[in-house]
Amino acid sequence: MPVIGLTGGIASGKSTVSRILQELGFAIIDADRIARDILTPGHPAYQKVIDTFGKNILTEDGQIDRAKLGKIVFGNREKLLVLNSITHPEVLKEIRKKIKELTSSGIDWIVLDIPLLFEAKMTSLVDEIWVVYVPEEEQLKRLMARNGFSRDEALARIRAQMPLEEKVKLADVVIDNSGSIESTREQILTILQKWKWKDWSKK
Ligand SMILES: CC(C)(COP(=O)(O)OP(=O)(O)OC[C@H]1O[C@@H](n2cnc3c(N)ncnc32)[C@H](O)[C@@H]1O)[C@@H](O)C(=O)NCCC(=O)NCCS
Ligand SMILES: Nc1ncnc2c1ncn2[C@@H]1O[C@H](COP(=O)(O)OP(=O)(O)OP(=O)(O)O)[C@@H](O)[C@H]1O
Repeated sequence: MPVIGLTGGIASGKSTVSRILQELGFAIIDADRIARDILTPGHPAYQKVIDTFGKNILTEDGQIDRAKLGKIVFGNREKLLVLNSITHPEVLKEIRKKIKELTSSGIDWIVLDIPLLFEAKMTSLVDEIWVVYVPEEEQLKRLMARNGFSRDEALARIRAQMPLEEKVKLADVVIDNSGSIESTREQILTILQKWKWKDWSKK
């Protein structure tokens, strides 16, 4: 069976889709979670980020203040690229490890939930690409509501990614998450129904 690369834009609904796929029995690898783990004390990326961005991005108890770091990098492309160059190789290493662990234990219904599949050039990790789409106005509304961001803060984060319309063009499967969650679930069930007829052994 293939590894599905589940991607989309920020707040387009990847976690919502991956939750549904998990309920259906898929194993989920969450790239955002890996990216969070590698920025905790004891990991090499944590130290590199402090060396690069300074101790003023730390909270009183020595954790990286993610809101502070987010404010620094979103809206400053060069700084974001520097952060990416520290984090992405570590994230990639960890994802490879997790795919190997799952497949060698016989689990091959795997979904890699990863916002930056295209931007971080990680498409070769997956066999099929699913893009979760919402129109930008809806994306903006959901992002502002979920994170309490101003319109400008939310736009800065959206602009830090490849436009969702571009991602849609590169997808094998597009899930339109602009309707209800129930409608999203129905689309997923229809896609998986069609899947039964695919011959993955040719991959
Ligand atoms: C800048 C950081 C500390 C901000 O943390 P915060 O808790 O506010 O956001 P969180 O990590 O939950 O990410 C939320 C969403 O932001 C978007 N996002 C995160 N990092 C990036 C990035 N480097 N470029 C573009 N979009 C990004 C994604 O859609 C993600 O789902 C954090 O996003 C980070 O360390 N980013 C670099 C690592 C990375 O690229 N992660 C993405 C998965 S590979
Ligand atoms: N179909 C929907 N209808 C209404 N709200 C939704 C729908 N799908 C997701 N949401 C809401 O939109 C927000 C973003 O969804 P979600 O967290 O799944 O996106 P994401 O793509 O995983 O985000 P990120 O890139 O930040 O990880 C959440 O608050 C979620 O509850």
